[in-house]
Amino acid sequence: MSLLHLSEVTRTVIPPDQPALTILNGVDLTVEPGDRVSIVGRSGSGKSTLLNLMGLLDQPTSGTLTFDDRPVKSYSSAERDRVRGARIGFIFQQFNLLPGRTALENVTMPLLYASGTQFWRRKAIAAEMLEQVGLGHRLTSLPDRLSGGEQQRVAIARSLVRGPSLILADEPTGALDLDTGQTVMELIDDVATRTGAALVIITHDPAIATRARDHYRLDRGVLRRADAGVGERTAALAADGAGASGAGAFGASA
Ligand SMILES: Nc1ncnc2c1ncn2[C@@H]1O[C@H](COP(=O)(O)OP(=O)(O)OP(=O)(O)O)[C@@H](O)[C@H]1O
Repeated sequence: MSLLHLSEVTRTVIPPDQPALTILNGVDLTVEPGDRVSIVGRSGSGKSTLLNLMGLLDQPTSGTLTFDDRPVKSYSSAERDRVRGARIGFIFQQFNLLPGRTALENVTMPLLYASGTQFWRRKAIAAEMLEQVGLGHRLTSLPDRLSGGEQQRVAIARSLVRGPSLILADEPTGALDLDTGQTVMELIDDVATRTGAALVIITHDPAIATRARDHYRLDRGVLRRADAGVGERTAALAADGAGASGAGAFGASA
């Protein structure tokens, strides 16, 4: 059973007064539970368009997109919203935290749409999640009192607080310096490993990408498997050297 599957997926748009533009062309991709996938592509190659499809925000023009082996086109729009809210976590370059709300309030927000225990225990769950990302001592801090790395940790906690099966990370370290970016990447991988979530990371940074297990390159809307090359071997060696059992696929940073 696959978590997410794209088969021969095409996405075409028709801009006003212009010919049709095919942004994605025959994309095939399977993401299984617990997978670590990287997708690298230049600006304009179709990364955001692909992310919007994987996040059930858009529909393919042709081809098949399934989530939990069910064609996404068979979901009602309310069902799609529910699946997206409960099963998919988005992490973006921009943290998009609500400025007047504390870290705890920001992370509690997605649980307002949950039901049962997740709803009733929302504050405790959000606090636990902030603890997991190393911010248990900053629950009442407002975003403008936090560093960029800390804000991204809050955003990660908010994305993962409902325990998604699929994490879609779009340039998650793009607004951070190199060291903070490495730490944040390890954190995302660590949380994904602990929860068994699949992680798809979209990046232009080969150093981040080569730490995944499955590598793809998107070139003018065409997705191809890519050889991870030296970077993957380096990451594997680093992980071996660290000797950390159960370490995530993105491994320890140098
Ligand atoms: N609704 C639309 N109408 C017209 N053109 C579009 C539309 N959506 C995307 N495009 C074009 O399709 C191409 C791919 O867009 P997309 O945003 O997916 O690229 P990207 O790889 O995410 O780029 P970047 O890294 O710069 O964000 C671009 O040339 C973009 O201008």
